[in-house]
This record gives sequence, structure tokens and C-alpha cells, in this order.
Amino acid sequence: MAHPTSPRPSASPPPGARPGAPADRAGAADNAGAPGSAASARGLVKTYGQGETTVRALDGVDVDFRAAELTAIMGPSGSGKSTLMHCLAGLDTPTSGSVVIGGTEVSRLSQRRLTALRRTRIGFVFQSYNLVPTLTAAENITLPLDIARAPVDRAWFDEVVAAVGLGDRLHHRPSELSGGQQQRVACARALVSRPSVVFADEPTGNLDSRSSAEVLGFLRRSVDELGQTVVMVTHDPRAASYAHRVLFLTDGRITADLAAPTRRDILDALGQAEED
Ligand SMILES: Nc1ncnc2c1ncn2[C@@H]1O[C@H](COP(=O)(O)OP(=O)(O)OP(=O)(O)O)[C@@H](O)[C@H]1O
Repeated sequence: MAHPTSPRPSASPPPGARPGAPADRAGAADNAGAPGSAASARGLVKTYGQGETTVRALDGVDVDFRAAELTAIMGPSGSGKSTLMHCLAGLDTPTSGSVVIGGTEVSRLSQRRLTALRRTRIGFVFQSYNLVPTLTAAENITLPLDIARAPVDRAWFDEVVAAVGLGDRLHHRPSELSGGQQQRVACARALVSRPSVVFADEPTGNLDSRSSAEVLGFLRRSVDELGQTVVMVTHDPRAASYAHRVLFLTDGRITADLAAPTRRDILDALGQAEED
């Protein structure tokens, strides 16, 4: 592995155990999910279309994402990675099955509560940074909380900004930042609410290798040092080698689950998936 792996502090607060935070800002905490997991899915099925043209994008996925872990999801094109992430994050509705995020069953929430959950309990990082061009880096970072009219925890903000290495760039607008810096702003924005889980969809897809290493290093540190939970979809074995765990999807099912794999292990598993 081409990255440092610092030991995870046992004092990391598990998501959902934030000091001073209500148990569930978005709705009733009605389901605990598997113990120690930040997000879980059971029997997740997603079909698109009807009749002969039906596509079964997810074919019965059972998965638990353990708190304070970085999990990568890999698999061939069309294997269901984006669909899984969208169903987990409440951006898409599964045909059947259930999703629990930080103790809340997502499928049972009203639209209003789902929106609140996405703003305050889930962080998103996309391939395109999705920053607001007229706002400074600091304003972009606090935007989800500002929209939700939720208070900014200044100590946590400072910790995240320091971890992401943007302390001297906070007053710059996105056009004054490099791609890697913009993506680090997006990562800080995803973490500012201290979410139960951060979903990152190809977070390094637009970055050169140096900027990719910076962003991946930060995502890993957000887990190891800040106790956050990250689930990342990636096609890149080097990016996946930053993860504590790599899941492989094939035809809408999880077909491999590797703990702390090296890049070689990941390449071998990808080769196997393509032969199947
Ligand atoms: N809105 C949709 N309507 C119809 N079919 C869809 C839709 N979204 C996804 N699919 C189909 O579902 C399957 C899974 O798609 P998905 O985008 O989740 O795969 P993926 O693994 O993320 O692919 P890629 O790596 O190419 O992004 C594919 O067969 C895709 O064509």
C-alpha cells in the first residue's frame, strides 16, 4: 500500500454518540440496525423498468457498514454500485428491502424527514465537487448546516479544516482553488455536520494522482483520527487500497468482501469478477 495507515484511536466517538447531539435530528430513532454499524441494508432489491425490459440493478443486498471504517465498493460497470449508494443514501427508493442509517430506517421516513436526514446525518462527496462558486470555502463548508438552520460546532469545524489542510484557503472562492483543494472543501462540507456516514461517489475521478492521494489520505484520516464512517464507490484499485474493507458487486450482488486488501489483492479480485 502506498499510503500511511495510522492506528485508529479507541477513543473515537461512534456515529450517533455525538456529545450534546440529539439521538436523531431527522426523525424518530426507530431501528438500531446491526450493532456497531453506521449504515445497514437488508434484502435490498432495486428493479428498473417492467416486463421483458426489467433490469434487476440490486438483487438482494445484505450489508453492514461498520462505524469508523472506510469501505470501498468496486465492481464492473453496470454491477449496481451507484444504485446501491443512492438507495443507502436515500437518494433513490429501493423496490424492496430496508436501509438503516445511524439507527433510523430510511424507507419509513416522510420526504421532509428524509431531506433533513440527508442534510444533517449523511455527507456526500461527488466526482464533480458541486461547490457554490460565489461562496468562499468556509461558506461552502457550512452550507448544509446553514440551509438546515442547524448550529455549526466551531471546534469540530476547526478540527475538520485542520485535518483537510485548508486553514489558509478558507476565504478563497472555488475558482481560486485547485481541483484537489476544491474536493477537500467538498470533503470538509460532507463532514461538517459530523454525519453518521459519508458517501463518496468516485471522489477522485476528476483528479490527478497527487490530488487524489491528498483527498484519499484525508478520507482515511477522517476515519482513523476523527472517527467518521466513509463508504466510497471507486473504479480505481489504488483508491480502494486506502480502504479498511473492499466490497465487490457483480450483477447486483455482493460477491467478495476483502479486509484491508493490498492493491494486488484488489486487482486479483477484479480479475476474478470479470471472469465470472
Ligand atoms: N434510471 C435507470 N433506469 C433504468 N435502468 C437503470 C437506471 N439506473 C441504472 N440502471 C441500470 O441498473 C444497472 C446498475 O446500474 P448502476 O449505475 O448502479 O451500475 P454501476 O455499477 O454504478 O455502473 P458504472 O460503474 O458504469 O457507473 C445497470 O444495468 C443500469 O443500466
